[in-house]
Amino acid sequence: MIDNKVQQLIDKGEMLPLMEEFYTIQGEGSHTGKAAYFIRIGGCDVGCHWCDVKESWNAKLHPPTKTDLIVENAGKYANTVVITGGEPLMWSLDYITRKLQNSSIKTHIETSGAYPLSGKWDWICLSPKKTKLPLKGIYSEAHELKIIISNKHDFIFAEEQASKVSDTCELYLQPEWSKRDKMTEQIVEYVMNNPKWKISLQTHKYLNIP
Ligand SMILES: C[S@@+](CC[C@H](N)C(=O)[O-])C[C@H]1O[C@@H](n2cnc3c(N)ncnc32)[C@H](O)[C@@H]1O
Ligand SMILES: Nc1nc2[nH]cc(C(=O)O)c2c(=O)[nH]1
Ligand code: SF4
Ligand SMILES: [Mg+2]
Repeated sequence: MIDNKVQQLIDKGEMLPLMEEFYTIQGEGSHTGKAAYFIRIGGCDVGCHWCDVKESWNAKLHPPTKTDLIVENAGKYANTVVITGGEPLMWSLDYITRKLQNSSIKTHIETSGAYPLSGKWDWICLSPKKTKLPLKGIYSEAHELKIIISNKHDFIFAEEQASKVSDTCELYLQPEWSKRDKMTEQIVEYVMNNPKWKISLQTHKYLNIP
């Protein structure tokens, strides 16, 4: 059981259920190849059957951690932080992003958009899921739309989602990892026929880094 005082700090975003933090290379999307410090916050109820971090789902397994300590640590490593999860927007991210930006650290988020947008972001990667669609407000804010392709219908879903984002939002199709052989081939063909899209690969998995 989390006591009242800790719960109040979590509500204010001054503590967050931290699963892991690591310095690595952004493997996906627009910022692929850029060194960044990743902060993975526990908790997600979106339920993607192919999720590659199911261990993140149960927030209770991840200890409430002081946000100031997380920020202090991040600053030792990188000038870009990627906040991911789990679904990071289940938590209030105003406090952590203010602290990071005050330390001149760029704030990036990986999100399904299924919870209200909090925080101030230099980069929002929106990766919508059919099981729990993004809330309306985030589409106009996303800098990057990244759709995971695990079957043919996902291309139709990708176009539906692309019709909701801004004109300047970058569009990516990323193969679901366990289907990568089959789907990468189809994505390559799709992108050549529909060049507003780009392909995103999970390059960190090919590189064997976190
Ligand atoms: C683990 S999620 C955490 C952030 C947030 N819950 C989300 O889904 O955007 C981080 C990124 O990995 C992608 N992802 C998760 N499992 C994947 C898989 N098996 N293959 C390809 N991409 C995957 C997600 O779509 C998301 O873009
Ligand atoms: N290297 C690396 N890049 C990533 N980009 C998004 C990731 C995520 O899990 O959110 C991720 C990740 O887990 N590792
Ligand atoms: S929304 Fe993200 S963390 Fe949650 S199940 Fe889907 S891929 Fe995993
Ligand atoms: Mg990952």
